Amino acid sequence: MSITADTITWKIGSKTILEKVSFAARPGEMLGLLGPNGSGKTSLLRLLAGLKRPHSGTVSLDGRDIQSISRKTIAQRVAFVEQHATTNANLRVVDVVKLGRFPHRSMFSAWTHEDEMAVEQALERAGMASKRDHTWQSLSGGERQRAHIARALAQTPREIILDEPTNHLDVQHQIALLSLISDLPLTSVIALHDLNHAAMFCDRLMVLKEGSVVACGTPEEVLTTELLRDVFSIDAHVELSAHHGRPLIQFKRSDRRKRGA
Ligand SMILES: Nc1ncnc2c1ncn2[C@@H]1O[C@H](COP(=O)(O)OP(=O)(O)OP(=O)(O)O)[C@@H](O)[C@H]1O
Repeated sequence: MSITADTITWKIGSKTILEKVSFAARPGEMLGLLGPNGSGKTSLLRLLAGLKRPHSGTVSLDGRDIQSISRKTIAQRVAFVEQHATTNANLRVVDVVKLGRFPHRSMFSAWTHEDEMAVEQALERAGMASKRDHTWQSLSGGERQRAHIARALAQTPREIILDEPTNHLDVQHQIALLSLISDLPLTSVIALHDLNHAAMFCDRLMVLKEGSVVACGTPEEVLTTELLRDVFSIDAHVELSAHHGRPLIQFKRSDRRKRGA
């Protein structure tokens, strides 16, 4: 197993945010994390990245408790693209992406051919090579998001954790990003709000409701009309797409007034 959570519970004050969450991300799989606003997705991703400590339970990397692994060693293998990642300095795109190499370098080591290759490949994969010399402040929200993805890829991680990475992206770049992530030979855990995108690209899905896991399995197993009603409070029709063979969710309007009625 790659990343594992074993009955983790996390609280803020007396409020339980995550309760006894367990799952195992398999090496190389794309695991989608779904759930309504406030269900605990970001909190779980921050625990998986080692940025927060669970109150009880364990997060492990290849069976080793993440608390026993140094921050630098974690950063050499786990990349985290946060939802509202920002950078204040007005760096060029290529300089932001170079920051991804930081965990692999010691303070006085020279910039290597390997570093250069990782940065170039990451810029290329994230579709940001043509913007490499643009300054951060000149980028659109979607371009900034892709630059953050490039920085994460430059880290040459084995696991990548992404918190709603398609926010701000136009539909072309949403599909391109999800295709990219699903084609990478990495384990990815990705929080998504678009259920159809999750169904199309993820190998498995895990659903959180009020801090607890209520479903985990293949998109076909998880995305049922019953689950959509229970967890997301929506009426929907689910069928297998004739184009990609994955579940296709068609939402029913809650407003029952028909046009012209
Ligand atoms: N710093 C904080 N102080 C108090 N409560 C918090 C804090 N951070 C998160 N929470 C609460 O924890 C719960 C889970 O939040 P979290 O951001 O993990 O949910 P989410 O599923 O990622 O939501 P969204 O889909 O809106 O991004 C929410 O009820 C939220 O209000």
